[in-house]
Amino acid sequence: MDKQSLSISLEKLACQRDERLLFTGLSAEIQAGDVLQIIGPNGAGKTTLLRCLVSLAEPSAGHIRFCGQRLSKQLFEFRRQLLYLGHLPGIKSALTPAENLRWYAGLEGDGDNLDQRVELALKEVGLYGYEDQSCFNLSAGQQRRVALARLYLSQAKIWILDEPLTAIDKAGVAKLEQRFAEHSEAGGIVILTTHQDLKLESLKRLDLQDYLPTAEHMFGGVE
Ligand SMILES: Nc1ncnc2c1ncn2[C@@H]1O[C@H](COP(=O)(O)OP(=O)(O)OP(=O)(O)O)[C@@H](O)[C@H]1O
Repeated sequence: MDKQSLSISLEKLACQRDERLLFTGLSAEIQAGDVLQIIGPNGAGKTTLLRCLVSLAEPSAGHIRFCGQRLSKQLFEFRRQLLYLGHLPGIKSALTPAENLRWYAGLEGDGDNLDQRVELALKEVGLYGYEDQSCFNLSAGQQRRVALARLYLSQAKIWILDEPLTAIDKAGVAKLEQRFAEHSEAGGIVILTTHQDLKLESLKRLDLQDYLPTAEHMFGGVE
């Protein structure tokens, strides 16, 4: 699959949690080179949408397509190209930053020049010097940086990132924006949630408030 053909289509998606409809009729096209920020107030369903995108949850209506095919039929290929960072840093606190990154790279089956690449990734996120400390001893922002170091290590083309900037300082946010730009310029896709105002020129925004259910949806059933 060449990188030009990379695309994710959302077709009339609706999502609910515990019988409550969060959004409905959401359609969007995401293509190679896009950086898409999902916005909306607390509880609007941003995390729920990302969980649907990575197949950890099911939409209650509509479809997701990956490169033109139903996502459910392309899961293996999609996951091969996916880097998903959830709400929590998702690191093992008993391990060091370097050990965590080596473990993740092992999951991707990507062991070439690993020690050198891990060292570089840790430098990029400002954790060089902490690489042999247990993550348990790191601050919240430093633990998040361990997870974010994967953005400098992974070969995945599709990045789906839930609140990646939480606990990250101003300089760190600027550096990550630069990383998102590099990834999109290289033909990747970045889909993220954050309450921060990003300054990326190429940024697209998808506001879940534009897809709030109407009274008809709530009481007349969802199409
Ligand atoms: N574990 C859960 N069990 C049941 N309902 C949940 C759960 N987590 C969230 N919800 C409900 O789903 C709705 C959407 O939550 P979600 O986490 O997707 O929102 P969000 O837009 O990501 O919010 P935030 O900006 O606060 O992170 C919330 O209004 C909440 O009521």
